[in-house]
Amino acid sequence: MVNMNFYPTCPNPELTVGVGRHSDMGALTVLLQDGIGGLFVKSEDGDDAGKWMEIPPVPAALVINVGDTLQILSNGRYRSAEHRVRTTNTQARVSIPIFTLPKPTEKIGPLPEAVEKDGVALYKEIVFQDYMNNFFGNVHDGKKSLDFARIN
Ligand SMILES: O=C(O)CCC(=O)C(=O)O
Ligand SMILES: [Fe+2]
Repeated sequence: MVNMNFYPTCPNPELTVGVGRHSDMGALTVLLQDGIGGLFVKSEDGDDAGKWMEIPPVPAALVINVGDTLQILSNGRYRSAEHRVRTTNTQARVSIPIFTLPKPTEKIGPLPEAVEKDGVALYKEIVFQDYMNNFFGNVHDGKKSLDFARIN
């Protein structure tokens, strides 16, 4: 699925959310952003854990995001990237993400090889349509979308 995102200039960016913090649903996202900047990713590890880092636009470069589907399939080995977008009061912004998504009818769960290695499945098998319904049925709240598939 291809999206085309347009972020108009915003008189008060501090009070506005461009795109709220979330992780993408699919396996991988291939993202083309223009030269304005404003995409931030939350670091999960090391000294920077919990900090938001800007992903500066690099001419002719694509950003590749790991999404929730890959986190589930890999039983947590690959972790989806929590990200958000900030607007500015001077320049409009455009981005074009391509989401690689399972078919809505497809069942998604941790791959057996990963579960065998880990000795435990961290996620249950879900029908992707149900995952999407939950994703779009709730306000973006970081990586909360993954709770839908998580085994407690
Ligand atoms: O505009 C961007 O750089 C990212 C947009 C985004 O996160 C999304 O469409 O899922
Ligand atoms: Fe996204």
